[in-house]
Amino acid sequence: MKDLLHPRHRAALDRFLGEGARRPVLLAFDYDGVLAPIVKDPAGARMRPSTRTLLARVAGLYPVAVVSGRAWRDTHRFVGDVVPTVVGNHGFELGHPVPVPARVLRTVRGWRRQLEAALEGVPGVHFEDKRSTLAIHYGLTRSWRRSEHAVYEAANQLAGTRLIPGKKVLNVLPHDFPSKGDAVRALLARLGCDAALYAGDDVTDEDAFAVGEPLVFGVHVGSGRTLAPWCLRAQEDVDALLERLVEARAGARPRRAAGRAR
Ligand SMILES: O=P(O)(O)OC[C@H]1O[C@H](O[C@H]2O[C@H](CO)[C@@H](O)[C@H](O)[C@H]2O)[C@H](O)[C@@H](O)[C@@H]1O
Repeated sequence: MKDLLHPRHRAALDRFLGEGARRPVLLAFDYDGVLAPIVKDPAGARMRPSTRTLLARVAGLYPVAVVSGRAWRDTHRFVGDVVPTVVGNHGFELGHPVPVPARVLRTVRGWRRQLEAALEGVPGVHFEDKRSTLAIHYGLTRSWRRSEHAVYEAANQLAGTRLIPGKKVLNVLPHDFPSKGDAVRALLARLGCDAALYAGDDVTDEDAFAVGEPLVFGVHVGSGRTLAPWCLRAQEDVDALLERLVEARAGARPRRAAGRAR
């Protein structure tokens, strides 16, 4: 993985954006851990004001989408005022809330009941019910590793799932659900774009990175194994990436509100 912001790699982003940064590209960002720092309480995951300002500028210059594992409504609450396209539930809610088929609702409710029974009394576990998928959070106590073990044991008993690990969370999806990779392909076609820069930090984002070049210019945020060829060293660096994107298309250097200078 090469640091996209290192001066040595400056030309890579320019090449992706094309002559005069005029190539029709989509900029797609994951929410948690990319646009917003990871915090203990999912309800409190907010973008820094500097990120919000820069993201709004970027969205005025390029097609922009936020592709999240959260429910569409939840994600839209955080970014809907600055970003026109929001994708929720790991790719299932493509640009708008999608009615959940009764069969899926029944299945997901059944999983929740089964998990609640199996995990009763396990400290720090809480469910984020996104109707078509579930997230089991287990990072709230010091002994979270023991809770993690119990969560995986319980989830492995469920039928028909795709389990996607995350940051102190296990995502439980119907096995035949679309992925973030499917969502990026669909958005490219819908928005008439040649390729997407996709920035993500988590296992669920690997589906988008797996699409690979020439369609996806993958940027992994933080350390760890990934299919993305590029990285940002830390979540704080997202502001510098957004600045570069503004600078490339608007030709002006935006005023920095905060974050690391490069
Ligand atoms: O695809 P994403 O937008 O990155 O969604 C992945 C999961 O993000 C959220 O959980 C993560 O962020 C929380 C807030 O920082 C943190 O408390 C939690 O430990 C992280 O796993 C979200 O709550 C989940 O539903 C998403 O699946």
